[in-house]
Amino acid sequence: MIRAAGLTKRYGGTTAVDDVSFTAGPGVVTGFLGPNGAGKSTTLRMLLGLEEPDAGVALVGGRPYRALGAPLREVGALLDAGDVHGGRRARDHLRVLARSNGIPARRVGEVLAEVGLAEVADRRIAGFSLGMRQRLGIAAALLGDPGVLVFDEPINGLDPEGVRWIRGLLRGMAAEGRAVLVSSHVLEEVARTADRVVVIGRGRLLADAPTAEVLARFDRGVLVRAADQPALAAVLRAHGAEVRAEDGGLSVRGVDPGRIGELALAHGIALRELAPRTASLEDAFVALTGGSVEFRRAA
Ligand SMILES: Nc1ncnc2c1ncn2[C@@H]1O[C@H](COP(=O)(O)OP(=O)(O)OP(=O)(O)O)[C@@H](O)[C@H]1O
Repeated sequence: MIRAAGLTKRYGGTTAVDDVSFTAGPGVVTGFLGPNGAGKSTTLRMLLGLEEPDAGVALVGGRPYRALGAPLREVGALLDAGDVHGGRRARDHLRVLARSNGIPARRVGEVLAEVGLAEVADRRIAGFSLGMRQRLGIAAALLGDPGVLVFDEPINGLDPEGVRWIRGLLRGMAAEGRAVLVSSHVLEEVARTADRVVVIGRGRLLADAPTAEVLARFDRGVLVRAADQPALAAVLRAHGAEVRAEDGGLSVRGVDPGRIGELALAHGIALRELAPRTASLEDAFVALTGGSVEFRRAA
């Protein structure tokens, strides 16, 4: 379990993280979303004891990271995959980590197999692609078999197969009862993987809710085009729908597409288009972070 409460970090005049509170519970993939500069990395760095908060607390399993006796056994993290000693061989890199954290050496072979690096384990990391480094970083995160996993932008630089693999891995880790916190600015990816999303912009918490709820909040309804639109609008309104003219058609909320089709048929109105428009997390995100100067700059 991860818990941030009132978490705040300032750099000079910039408040990178401003009174942020959220939890990431066991058995759940929590997406941590925000545009570039929103404060995601700073928050994760505080969770992992790499930065000291100016106010508030960041706890892993109820304790600050720096108070954990054997951190790798409690929390596995992938922050910057490029941040490893290139001269080392993958297996040796993991052996050193295992030894310094009191983790049995057999775990090295296990995690190498789990991330698909067993065959290249004795090659030097300098020759690894970004995707291979990413996998090695994940192997290191899994080494201590921790109950909490923190991944900062894990799909950066991965090919579609790698993206699928990460998605499965995150879901699998949560299914085993681990708390998984995964940051991203690739919103669609998080929408597919995360059970909940925590959204920040300019250091502030903007949303913390089940993914479906955040999407529903920005549901754009169903777009309908029909031969006789005024007649259809009247019928739909009579059945409780909220109807607005849009794009030469009707934007309909409160009645599902199947029911719209049935009502049109019952009243002999030909439909020309019936398109449900569930907002992507991208839309939700733009709406939530619309006031964010950093976001506009990033966009
Ligand atoms: N060490 C630092 N010194 C000064 N300012 C910093 C430092 N680290 C971060 N910041 C500032 O804090 C804010 C949040 O940065 P942070 O890297 O946490 O955002 P982010 O959401 O992780 O963005 P990205 O997706 O680009 O990594 C930014 O305005 C950034 O410029």
